[in-house]
Amino acid sequence: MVLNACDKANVKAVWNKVAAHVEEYGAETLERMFTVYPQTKTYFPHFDLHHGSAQIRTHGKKVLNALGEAVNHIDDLASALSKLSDIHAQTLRVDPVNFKFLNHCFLVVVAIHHPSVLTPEVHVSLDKFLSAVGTVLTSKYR
Ligand code: HEM
Repeated sequence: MVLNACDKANVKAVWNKVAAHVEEYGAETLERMFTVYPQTKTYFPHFDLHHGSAQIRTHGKKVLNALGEAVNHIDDLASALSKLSDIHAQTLRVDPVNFKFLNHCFLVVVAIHHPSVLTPEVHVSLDKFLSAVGTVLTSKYR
């Protein structure tokens, strides 16, 4: 998934809107994923998954902060996400299909909060970026 200069600028513009809300949007993304794709809950048997769960908020913030780090290193995602890639592939063993589910839910959350930002062009760029992140996080499976 190759991001061109325009994609990178679009993703950074989205992140300018998201950065101040990482906990809120992260929690909404996870809650949406657990509701719409309930199979994703199997990776979190140790979490309280009820609405308003402190664990979901904390984890949502972690996930979005990691995405923010990826935005900051958009030219070198493989290095920026190397440690997380190890964790997801070797320790957590999350099936790659789940990354698509999470990405979709995050796109919906951005669309809800910032409808005017998510033009079709920006939607494409954000989708490409999230796919690239998912590719890196699932690159060490074999
Ligand atoms: C954009 C994609 C994703 C990002 C950026 C991301 C980010 C993170 C981060 C930052 C952590 C904390 C790692 C640490 O403790 O050092 C984490 C842990 C974890 N992730 Fe992901 N993740 C992603 C996708 C997924 C998906 C799709 C699943 C499964 C549906 C998943 C399941 C988990 C689990 C089970 C943990 C451990 C939670 C805990 O016990 O605290 N992740 N992830």
